[in-house]
Amino acid sequence: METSEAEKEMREWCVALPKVELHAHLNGSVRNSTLLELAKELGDKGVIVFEDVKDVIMKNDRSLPECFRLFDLFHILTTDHDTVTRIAKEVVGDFAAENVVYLEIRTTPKNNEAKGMTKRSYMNAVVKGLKSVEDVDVVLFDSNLRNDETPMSDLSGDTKRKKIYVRLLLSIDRRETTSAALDTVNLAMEMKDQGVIGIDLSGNPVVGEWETYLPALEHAKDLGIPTTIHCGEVPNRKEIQAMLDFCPQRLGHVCCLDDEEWKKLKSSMIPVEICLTSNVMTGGAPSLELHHFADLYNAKHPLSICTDDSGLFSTSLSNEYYLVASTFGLSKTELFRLAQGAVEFVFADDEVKKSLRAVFERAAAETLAS
Ligand SMILES: CNc1ncnc2c1ncn2[C@@H]1O[C@H](COP(=O)(O)O)[C@@H](O)[C@H]1O
Ligand SMILES: [Zn+2]
Repeated sequence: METSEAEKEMREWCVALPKVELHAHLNGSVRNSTLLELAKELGDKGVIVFEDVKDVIMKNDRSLPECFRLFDLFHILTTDHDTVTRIAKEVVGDFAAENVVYLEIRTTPKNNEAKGMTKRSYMNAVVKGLKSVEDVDVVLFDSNLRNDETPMSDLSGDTKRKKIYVRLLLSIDRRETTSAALDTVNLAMEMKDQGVIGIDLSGNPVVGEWETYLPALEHAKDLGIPTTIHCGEVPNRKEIQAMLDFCPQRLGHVCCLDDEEWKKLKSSMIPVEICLTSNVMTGGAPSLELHHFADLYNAKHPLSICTDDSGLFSTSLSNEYYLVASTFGLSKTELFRLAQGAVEFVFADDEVKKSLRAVFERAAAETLAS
């Protein structure tokens, strides 16, 4: 009884903690209830068999190959303009509701001729979704920042209207060609004034070759667009080496590194996006207790705690922070410093960083004193 009270109090504290989310895939963050509703609609139209799809969504098999089969299914459910707008709106609302104060949401711009969709029109639908969030103030452009005195959410409760900075990263899917990957980078450049600030490389890690994406990633570098790369979800010596040599601004996962790569990562000081639940479910880490978070944290390597796919893995950023505390024994102060530290790794400009630092300073005064 006592333990569960303590757990409840700690979980609530993790929800109230202001948080920065740097690694969240749009289609992986969709609520199950929305997926089921969309499946029902497509079932009624005879496009899919609802009961089969429902079973797949609810089955809870989240091995790495199963995740990518699920994404193919999710994309059937979500990839039309109106639905993309809807999920973007819902996902931002969900993150803001748990006091995420800065969110970098990543998504793969998709061409879909049958739906009259281009990468550009897909992204326009995403941006439309971000702009249509009603219950929360979404700050999508830096220009909104000037003289902006609206208070951010804080630890004192839900009385204030919440405010969240949202930025977009465009993902290159490992199934794509060099030319499609280059299109994505050029689109990121075109959409710079609409909240797009970076490039991600993701997709099934057993598919594709590093050499295919390298020209696009180099192009991003030449254009001054920051990159983050899914690295080492499976052991692939040659690719992990090449990724570390590329020196992106951030790396995701870094699960399957050998001793030498581990040393190289640590001396690089490239910030790592840590996704505990995702890594344990997909087999990148053997268990929570044996997750490489502990080693990197003890080595004072720059880290940020992230969800990856909160819908797919039935988690939330607050839950990930709770898992850090309950698994590795971090105190509230340490957890707070971890959340605060992530501000330094955001891709947004210094104005945003300054504003986020102030949010954490205000929150520290309230939370760490108690
Ligand atoms: C579990 N670990 C992971 N590893 C690699 N890529 C992942 C991923 N989780 C998600 N994605 C990438 O994100 C896409 C879904 O969101 P968007 O359609 O882009 O919004 C997936 O199709 C995959 O390419
Ligand atoms: Zn990911």
